Amino acid sequence: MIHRHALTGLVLAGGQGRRMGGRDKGLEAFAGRPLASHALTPLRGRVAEVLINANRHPEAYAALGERVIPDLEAGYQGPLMGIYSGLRAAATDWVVVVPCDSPALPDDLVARLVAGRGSADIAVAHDGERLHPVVALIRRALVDDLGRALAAGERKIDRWYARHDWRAVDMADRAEAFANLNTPDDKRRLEARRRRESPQP
Ligand SMILES: Nc1nc2c(ncn2[C@@H]2O[C@H](COP(=O)(O)OP(=O)(O)OP(=O)(O)O)[C@@H](O)[C@H]2O)c(=O)[nH]1
Ligand SMILES: [Mg+2]
Repeated sequence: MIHRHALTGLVLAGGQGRRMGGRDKGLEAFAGRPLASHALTPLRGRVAEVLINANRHPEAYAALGERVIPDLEAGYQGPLMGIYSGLRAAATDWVVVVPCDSPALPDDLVARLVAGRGSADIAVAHDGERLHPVVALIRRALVDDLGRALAAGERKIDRWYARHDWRAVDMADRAEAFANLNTPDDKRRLEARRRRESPQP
C-alpha cells in the first residue's frame, strides 16, 4: 500500500496545443470550466499535494488553487520533461501523473494505480487496447535516472519506462474514461457525450 501522504498528484499542462490551434489546452473551457480543472477531480483528497505543470499563463492555472510549476528546461521538450520537473518538485516518494486533456478519468484512478503497481516502480494505465503513458504512478527515486536520460536525449516516455521495473494496470472496464481531447472537434464530441451521460435539469 502507498498512503495518501506519500503521494503527489501532477497534472501535465505544459504542451503547445498545436492541434488546438496553439491555444493553452488546459485553459480551454470544457463543460463551463477550464479543462485542467477536470483533471484535478481524481486527485483531490487522494494525494498530499497537487502540482500543475504549465509553461504558459501560470496565474490562470494558479487560480485553480494548486501549486504551479514550469518545465525545468524550456523549449517544449515533451511530457517527459514535465514529468521530470514534477518529480523534482514533489516532496513525496510517489507521484501520480495525469494529462490536462482527459476530463473523464476514473474517480478511483489513484487507488487502482496503487493497487495495480504490485512491487513495480512505475504503474501505467492500460485501457485494454492501448497504454496511456501519461496516466501513471512513478517512484520519485527515479528522478536522477530520468535527468540523465533527458540529458542523453531521451524524449520517449515508453522507452524510458521500459528500462525500469514497470507494470501496466488493466482498466479496460473504464476504457471510455481515457478519451482525450486534442482538437476543437474532440472537444465538441466529448462535451456532447458528457451532456448525454449527465443531462442538466
Ligand atoms: N511539460 C510539458 N508537457 C507537455 C509537453 N508537450 C505535451 N505535454 C503534455 O503532455 C500531455 C499530452 O500531450 P499532447 O496531447 O500531445 O498535448 P500538446 O502537446 O499540448 O498538443 P499538440 O501540440 O497538439 O501535440 C498533455 O497533458 C500536455 O500538456 C511539453 O513540452 N512539456
Ligand atoms: Mg503533443
